[in-house]
Amino acid sequence: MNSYPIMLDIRGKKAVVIGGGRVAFRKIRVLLDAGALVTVISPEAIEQLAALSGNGKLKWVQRVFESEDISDAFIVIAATNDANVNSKAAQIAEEHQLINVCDQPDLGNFQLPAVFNKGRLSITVSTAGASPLLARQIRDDLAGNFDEHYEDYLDFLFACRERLKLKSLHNSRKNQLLKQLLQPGYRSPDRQKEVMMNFEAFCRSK
Ligand SMILES: C[C@@]1(CC(=O)O)C2=NC(=C\c3[nH]c(c(CCC(=O)O)c3CC(=O)O)Cc3[nH]c(c(CC(=O)O)c3CCC(=O)O)/C=C3\N/C(=C\2)[C@@H](CCC(=O)O)[C@]3(C)CC(=O)O)/[C@H]1CCC(=O)O
Ligand SMILES: NC(=O)c1ccc[n+]([C@@H]2O[C@H](COP(=O)([O-])OP(=O)(O)OC[C@H]3O[C@@H](n4cnc5c(N)ncnc54)[C@H](O)[C@@H]3O)[C@@H](O)[C@H]2O)c1
Repeated sequence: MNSYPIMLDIRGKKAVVIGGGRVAFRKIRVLLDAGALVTVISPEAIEQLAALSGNGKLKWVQRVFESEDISDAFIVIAATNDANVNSKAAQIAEEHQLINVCDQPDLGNFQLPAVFNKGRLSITVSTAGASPLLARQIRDDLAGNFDEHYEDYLDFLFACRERLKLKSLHNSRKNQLLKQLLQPGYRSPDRQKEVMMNFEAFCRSK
């Protein structure tokens, strides 16, 4: 059976990460990039993680995990090097909480994909635990196709789509225009500027 793939909005949500090693750090960076409020529970932490705590980017509770630590968490990542601690976290987690267990994925209810972000573009690759290294390799291969221009191009597409939504045009015409914007010519910044400045004319174009 397939996993259910979603893009989760975790801005301002409490994320508790148990463990302060390399694996915890990798997952914490993705949580912070997504705007989560991160608390790390770990007696020790690698330098980069301690630095994030020093800069106030996250809260580091410097001790071993206790059951109450995850009671109000929206999302939990169990990333210690002690399998018993990780499975205890999975046991305590409530049915409605999101939990990832980094050494025993079946005990949790979600896994992390390899991620590439460029502005509004996200590429995520999962092999469902078969080969995280292949997931990373496929992610890197795909990411190579999207240079920095895509960030602006996607912002442009977003702005056009928002404007089109407000227009009283037939849906089939809106779709036609949205498809037109995918033609390679529109990746040029000059062409994008032109469309934004003469949007009415673009809407009438053939
Ligand atoms: C994609 C990525 C995202 C991320 O973690 O951010 C990710 N693992 C990454 C790297 C990586 N992981 C491992 C190695 C060492 C080489 C190797 O063993 O292959 C490396 C390479 C490295 O570390 O350099 C070992 C490993 N991983 C898991 C176990 C336990 C097990 O399989 O039972 C063990 C054995 C631990 C042990 O030996 O004890 C489990 C999981 N790892 C997943 C995700 C989920 C499945 C994703 C998928 O299959 O697509 C899943 C199921 C759960 C989860 O963690 O969510 C990230 C790469 C992205 C990036 O680099 O940007
Ligand atoms: N899913 C993945 O992507 C992936 C990849 C590689 C390894 N792993 C697994 O993840 C585990 C962690 O890897 P690592 O390289 O970060 O290990 P690590 O040894 O560098 O870090 C482990 C951390 O857990 C903390 N810790 C230990 N006991 C604790 C407790 N009772 N409460 C709170 N924190 C505690 C330690 O202080 C340390 O900071 C490995 O043992 C391995 O099984 C998972």
